[in-house]
Amino acid sequence: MLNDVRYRWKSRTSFHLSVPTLDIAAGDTVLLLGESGSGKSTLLSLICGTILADSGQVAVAGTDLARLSGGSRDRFRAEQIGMIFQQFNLLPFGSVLDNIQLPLHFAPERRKRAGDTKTEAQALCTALSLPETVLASKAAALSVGQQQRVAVARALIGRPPVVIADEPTSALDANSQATFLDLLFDQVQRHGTTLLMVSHDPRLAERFDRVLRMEDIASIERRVA
Ligand SMILES: Nc1ncnc2c1ncn2[C@@H]1O[C@H](COP(=O)(O)OP(=O)(O)OP(=O)(O)O)[C@@H](O)[C@H]1O
Repeated sequence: MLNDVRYRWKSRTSFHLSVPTLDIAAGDTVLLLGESGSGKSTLLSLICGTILADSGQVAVAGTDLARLSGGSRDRFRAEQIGMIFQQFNLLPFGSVLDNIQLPLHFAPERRKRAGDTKTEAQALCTALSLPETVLASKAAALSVGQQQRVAVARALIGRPPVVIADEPTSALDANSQATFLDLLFDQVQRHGTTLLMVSHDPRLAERFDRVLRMEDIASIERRVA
């Protein structure tokens, strides 16, 4: 939930983002569309608490992010939010199991929910149609499509209530994209997870409960210093 939020990147070209109000209901799947440079990733960073609003309020699962100290905000993010990035951000020389377990190191509640983490990681891999023996493989040895599924398993382990995905399909071909989204949706719907996914591809819209367009929810301003 965002209220009257303003944020400015202070760089040579300063970029101002204002979001009057944005409310996402728990369990909704939401697609955020917008052109390159319209501030989609900036908005996701505000929601994840990796950057803090200059003014206004950003609340996730009822918690005002500005009220948390830096360390508790990092822990809150690890507990509450599973993240899938455009470039997957896997540790290439780590095993698939290491990669999937990574967020649990910073999130004791999430670790508890995951139970036996190896069994949970294996179950997620099976649900995501990854090969039986994948857990021991080095992440770098997998195909791009397989790496992206590992990134999904990492985001989903321990059932965080919110999953945020920043253009997760941009490195995949059309067939792999469709399979990837089927698997992701199957998982988030099974667990009632809130999904916020950024894309610039409007063809994905029909899969989602709600579609937001940056131009409708935010205003931006660029100034060259
Ligand atoms: N780390 C940063 N430091 C300074 N300015 C930044 C930073 N990240 C983004 N910006 C500024 O914010 C603007 C919006 O970028 P942002 O990445 O949020 O847009 P986007 O809609 O996600 O674009 P894309 O679809 O190309 O990823 C950029 O034009 C840039 O000027």
